[in-house]
Amino acid sequence: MKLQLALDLVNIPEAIELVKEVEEYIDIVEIGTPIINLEGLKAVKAIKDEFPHLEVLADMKVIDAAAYEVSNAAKNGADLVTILAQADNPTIKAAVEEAKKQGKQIVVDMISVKDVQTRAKELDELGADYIAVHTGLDMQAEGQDSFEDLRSIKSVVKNAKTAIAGGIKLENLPGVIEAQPDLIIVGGGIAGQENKKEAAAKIRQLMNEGVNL
Ligand SMILES: O=C(CO)[C@H](O)[C@H](O)COP(=O)(O)O
Repeated sequence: MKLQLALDLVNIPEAIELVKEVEEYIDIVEIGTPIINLEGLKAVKAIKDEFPHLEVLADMKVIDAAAYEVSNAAKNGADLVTILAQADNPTIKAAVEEAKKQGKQIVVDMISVKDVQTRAKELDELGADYIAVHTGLDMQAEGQDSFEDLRSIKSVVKNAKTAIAGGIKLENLPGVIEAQPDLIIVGGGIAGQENKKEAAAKIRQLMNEGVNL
């Protein structure tokens, strides 16, 4: 089970400082969509150059022109790239093919998908590396989460790894670990905490203990 730190509301220097604080506890650094919108793919390159031992995910949330977008992210150091589950199947296929060509991985983001089981099955057949259930920041504010969706997709996905994102923090982590996703994505649960290092350490510890049960 891997831990991904999602960086959303920071610029490049702040992102580097944050990762330095917690790098020993995380596997993947996500350069969130807001940072890519603000700084461009140079944010991905800056983090990969500074932390070559960590995997870097570009949260591009691709919806079209997938081969081009994935190739650009890869050229800038991304190990993983996100595409939206609502993208057309040929777009998903193009992303998967381009990622394979570049030795990278595709994470399909299920944000806003209503019938998660049906779409997860299709995405699995299309060759997604990861399928991630996700409650975005705006729907978290409406009191939603993706915990049920994770259980739901896990029962149909055969090849892809599963991931979960959206409002995960120490307090709700045990329920997430119990559902055994391959990847847990935490943004505010680390980046928004007063003591980020302590939050990351505790999350890692719980994940390790859970895995060893
Ligand atoms: O992709 C995102 C928003 O679209 C976030 O990176 C993701 O939701 C994780 O952040 P948090 O743990 O703060 O919810």
